[in-house]
Amino acid sequence: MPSLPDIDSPHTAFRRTEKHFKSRVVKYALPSLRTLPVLDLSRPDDHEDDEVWKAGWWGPQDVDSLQRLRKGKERERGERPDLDVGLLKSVRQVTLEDGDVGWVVAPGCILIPQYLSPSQQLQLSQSALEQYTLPPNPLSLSAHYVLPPNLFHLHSIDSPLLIKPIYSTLSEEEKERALIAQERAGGNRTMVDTKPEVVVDFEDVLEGNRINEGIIPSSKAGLRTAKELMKELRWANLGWVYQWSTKSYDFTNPEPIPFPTPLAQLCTNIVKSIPWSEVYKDSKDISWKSWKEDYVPDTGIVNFYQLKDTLMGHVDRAELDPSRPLVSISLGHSTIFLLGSSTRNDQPIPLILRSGDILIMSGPGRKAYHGVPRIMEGTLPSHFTPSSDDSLSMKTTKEFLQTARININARQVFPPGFVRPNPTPSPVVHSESISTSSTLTPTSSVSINDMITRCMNVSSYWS
Ligand SMILES: O=C(O)CCC(=O)C(=O)O
Ligand SMILES: [Fe+2]
Repeated sequence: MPSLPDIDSPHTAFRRTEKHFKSRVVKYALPSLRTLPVLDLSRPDDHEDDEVWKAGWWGPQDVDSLQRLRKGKERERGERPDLDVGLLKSVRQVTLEDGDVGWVVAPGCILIPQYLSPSQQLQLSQSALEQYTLPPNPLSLSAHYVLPPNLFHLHSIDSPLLIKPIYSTLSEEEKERALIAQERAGGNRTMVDTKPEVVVDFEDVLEGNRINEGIIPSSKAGLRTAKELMKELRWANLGWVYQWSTKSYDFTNPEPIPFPTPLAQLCTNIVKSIPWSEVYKDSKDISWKSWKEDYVPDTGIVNFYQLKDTLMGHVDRAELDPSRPLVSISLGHSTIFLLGSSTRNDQPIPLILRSGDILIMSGPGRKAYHGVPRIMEGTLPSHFTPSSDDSLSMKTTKEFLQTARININARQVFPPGFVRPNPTPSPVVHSESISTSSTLTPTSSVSINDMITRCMNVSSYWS
């Protein structure tokens, strides 16, 4: 796959900004929110209610003041400044149909601060951990461990059961082949990218599906308890199965795994309540016109971030309609989210996303590089504090979030009316567990050529 010329350069504005927020060079110091101003639209009016301020993110940044003011791990809270005027000028407020306030933070990108109530945040976090991690949904761990079907439950009861790595179950010959393949792949977590203008059609994706070798079981994985594995969990896949090695969905299965209905309902309500004509008022783009009627999320990635985890800048390009809204939900700890343009050379806007915030990326915004360089330690809202009334599952959810952030992002892979050219059965992972119920109800027929001109690119991401 061709690489973008700037992909590994540490010198692009995007990479420099990522580096700034990732930095943990000075002990107890948090990266400055002043030298690179952040857009902080979901902050509470009163700083006493603001976890970001309480955790010391607005503290002094120069090393001398830090040394003077910080004893042990105690953080100086500093003074919370007014919202950054320069950044505020670059955003526009819109009113949603349900009365909520949204902000157009970049072309096609809308941030809805605090859309979810504390109880909705808790419920969705619990679903993400308890239900979305159930089979047949693939997990980041599935390729490496012989997973029990109820990982979260085993974690909640503190089960001593030891879960085996897949590598240990291979024959000597298979182990050797896995090691060679690992070597060839250059390790497990390298970034691969395609040029933004590379267009891949449905048939190409199917061909990619046929040659996909899947993820190689890691030789470094050891025996783990469910509790230990939950800390290593990075993502769960909903709907169409994303193949990280080819950066495309597996379309050899006739249907996706059914997408959770309450989540689909939530995302559809959000898309329906956005005043799209307002959002696109300065644009000739008219792709938004049907979204209120025909947006139906069928696929999603649930990201589980531990405090030190990051997600490198990328563009999600594997969906067949490249402009449909992607609805992204933040839960648990706040994060710095970088929102750039279609090139890494432009300076991205750092946004603070808090628990309950929704970010929608659509149209030109779907081509924007974005990433998560920092989970903001100390920023978990108080409603995530375990209480004696909690069920075991809620208690475990809240405990998990003490060191974590969850992001759920929902996408629509197939636009309405897309007719698949003869799905080709082939040897594919997960095929045996996929439900046959249909979620696709084409309303009108769109030819493959039409679809190709609507274009799709193979996505960049982690392999
Ligand atoms: O965690 C987030 O807010 C963003 C996740 C993301 O960009 C993705 O999963 O593609
Ligand atoms: Fe993304």
